[in-house]
Amino acid sequence: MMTLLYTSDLERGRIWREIFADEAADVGFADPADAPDPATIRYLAAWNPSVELIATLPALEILFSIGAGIDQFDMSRLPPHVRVVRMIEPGIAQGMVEYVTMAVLALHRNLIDHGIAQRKERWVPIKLTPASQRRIGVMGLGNLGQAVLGALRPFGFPLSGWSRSAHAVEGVDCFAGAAALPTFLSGCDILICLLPLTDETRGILCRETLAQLPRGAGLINVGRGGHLVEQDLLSLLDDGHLSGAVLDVFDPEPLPQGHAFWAHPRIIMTPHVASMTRADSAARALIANIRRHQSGAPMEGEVARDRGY
Ligand SMILES: O=C(O)C(=O)CO
Repeated sequence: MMTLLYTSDLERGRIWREIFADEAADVGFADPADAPDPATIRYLAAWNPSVELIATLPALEILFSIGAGIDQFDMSRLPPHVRVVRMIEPGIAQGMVEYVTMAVLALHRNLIDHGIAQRKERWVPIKLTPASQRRIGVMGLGNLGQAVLGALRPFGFPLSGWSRSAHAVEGVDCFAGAAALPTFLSGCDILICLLPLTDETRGILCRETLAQLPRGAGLINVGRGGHLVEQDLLSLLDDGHLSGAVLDVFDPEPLPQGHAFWAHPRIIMTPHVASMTRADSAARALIANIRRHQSGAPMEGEVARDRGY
């Protein structure tokens, strides 16, 4: 018997257990309360497993992240032979598409300025900018970046994308690598960060990069709080270079009481809810990956551990 040990949210675990029983009965589904025999545990599905837990799993082959990100894992404490897989499932993409579309339209339709005027009881119509004149740029062209670009296309925004390695996305002006970053940034009226958090991308949203956006640009950060240098954003908002930001992720989370973001008139904040793993579709994505692994096929979302994504 091979076992998948699941160590996350109980409600999702209940749904996963049923789906595994119906659709993958050969893979034993266990949570810690089942006290499975460690020698049978080949798969671990977890958000942030402790080093102590990993040390008790001699047969562990694959660590499946419950979420899209894997930056919460301490790779240096994970045995080198253990493979790491991100969660790629349609529920996460759907949630991200909804959130980013909402945020883009909020910035595009001047919701921040209208909110400021509303709180002052001022009637201030703002002339509309056609979508064809609002350039949107996405940093990170993986599964989520591409889903977001696909959803924004029908509005008629000119779209561009930037990533570390070259990508081709239909209808999107794609840029790759550090040398192309300034050109990409100078053409983004709204910048969306959907990058993985790695040593290379930590702090990438800083004064140097954000100042290259056109004056009046807006920022949407749905990557990780660690991408953003908070003081740089605040000073660019306060000096008017940036007109607004929609932030879903912070470092640390929860954002501490009294932090300048909470009450900033040009920041719309949400508490890391842009997207969440959907239980049923994620269970099926995980089973599909286990099947790929069993047949020797490449798994969807496997991480190059040395690269960090
Ligand atoms: O899936 C992820 O990585 C998340 O951030 C969950 O909210």
